[in-house]
Amino acid sequence: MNLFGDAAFFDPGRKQYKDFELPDTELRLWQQFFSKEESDHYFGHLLANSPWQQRKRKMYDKTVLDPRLTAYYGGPNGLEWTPELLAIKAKVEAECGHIFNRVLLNYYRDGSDSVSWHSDTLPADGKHHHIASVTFGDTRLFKVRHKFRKDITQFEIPLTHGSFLLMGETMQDFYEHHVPKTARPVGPRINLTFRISDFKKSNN
Ligand SMILES: O=C(O)CCC(=O)C(=O)O
Ligand SMILES: [Fe+2]
Repeated sequence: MNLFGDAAFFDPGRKQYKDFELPDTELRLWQQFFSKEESDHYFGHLLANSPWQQRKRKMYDKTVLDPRLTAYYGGPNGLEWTPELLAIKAKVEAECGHIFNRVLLNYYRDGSDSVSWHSDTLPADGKHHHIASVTFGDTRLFKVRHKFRKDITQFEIPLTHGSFLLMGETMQDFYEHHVPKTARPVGPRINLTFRISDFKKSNN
């Protein structure tokens, strides 16, 4: 007889995610949303097979290189979706109920790669949508601060291998985020942000 029953292995009542109770938006985190095996597989695959580029940005009169590598898929200007990216997208969509049509991959080679404080840019259809953020590789801190309310203290979320962070539609209006450089010896990390833009017009 199995004393533990099936409940030890599958408990449908168990909450699989954590909701950060934030003013003005929703933010939900699933740890180990992808299993260790899936995460190792996707990390290795994406690292080896993405056409990584270091983008240049104009800052006043200077051109500066982004402190990370990127690859962009979907939409009229993005790369063609790969089977792996479609599989990751499908798993995220099945959980959260939103359908995404773009993905930006960021590759942080080590602790000196980072992304500075920002809110994600307004999509071409003129409104913000949910954004699904998936991490494979080493853990980095995702810092969050409110844009207008100084009484809300800045906080940080360690985004671990296989985690899934869902940002609500109003997150970019009210909050900024940032992945700081770190002196800790950290390995490479890949982050994928699934986005929605111009969905009705381009439908791809
Ligand atoms: O790497 C991350 O967790 C965040 C990336 C990000 O903020 C972005 O690509 O806009
Ligand atoms: Fe961002």
